[in-house]
Amino acid sequence: MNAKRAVVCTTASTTHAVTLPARPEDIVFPPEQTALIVVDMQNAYATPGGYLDLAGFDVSATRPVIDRINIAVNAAREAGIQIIWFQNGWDDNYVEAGGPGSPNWHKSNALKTMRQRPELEGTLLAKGTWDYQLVDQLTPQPGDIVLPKPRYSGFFNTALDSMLRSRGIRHLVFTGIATNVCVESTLRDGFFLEYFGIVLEDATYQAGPLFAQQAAIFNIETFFGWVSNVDSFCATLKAGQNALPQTA
Ligand SMILES: NC(=O)N/C=C\C(=O)O
Repeated sequence: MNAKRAVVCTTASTTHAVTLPARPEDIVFPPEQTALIVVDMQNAYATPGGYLDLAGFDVSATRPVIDRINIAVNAAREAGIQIIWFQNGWDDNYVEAGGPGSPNWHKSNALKTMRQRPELEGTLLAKGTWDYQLVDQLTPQPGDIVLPKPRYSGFFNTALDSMLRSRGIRHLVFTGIATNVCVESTLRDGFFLEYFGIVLEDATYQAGPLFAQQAAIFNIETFFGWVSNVDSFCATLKAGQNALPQTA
């Protein structure tokens, strides 16, 4: 039996709040004050032949993650939760990537791969390319927000914070790739900005070995947020909808 009390955001109206089974303890959130964030589900990160694959990372097990994300997105949309799709990358001249004066220029494995293989120049993570596009299986709908971002954290040099605050959103549910890079970076920045971050772990995948996933999940569960899964998320939203007063 889980004797821990659920975490409730005390400034939020909890009229229609739901309680999600999560680690290290259950967490309460009102769907109307929540966004589901799909991080960088682009060919670059989830498709063979995309950037991560070309840079030597294993993307062969990402298909189930795509399917889990679709299930979470559909359930969230039905519950009135705002869907936000991140798209990572830069202009086709890579000005937004920063030049040698930027640590990003030195650390980005996409930029490094293109420097090692000049025939790939212009093809990785550049806006307008196949690599930059969201995977075919995931399609934003009207009312969703598609947010281009130039760095790992979705809060950096984007309008994310003001878009969330203007909608009264305090709770962020994360899916996408990579758990240990852009998911964790954004969740951490959100923590410092007073957002409650939850990761649906079976709808995420790491860049690197399995221990990278395990370490990211450990960090989030222990220091920065909460960890749950897609089935619990869907069941929780469904129970919340069934509990709403029925209109004639
Ligand atoms: N979307 C991500 O987590 N990206 C990770 C690495 C990169 O973009 O180079």
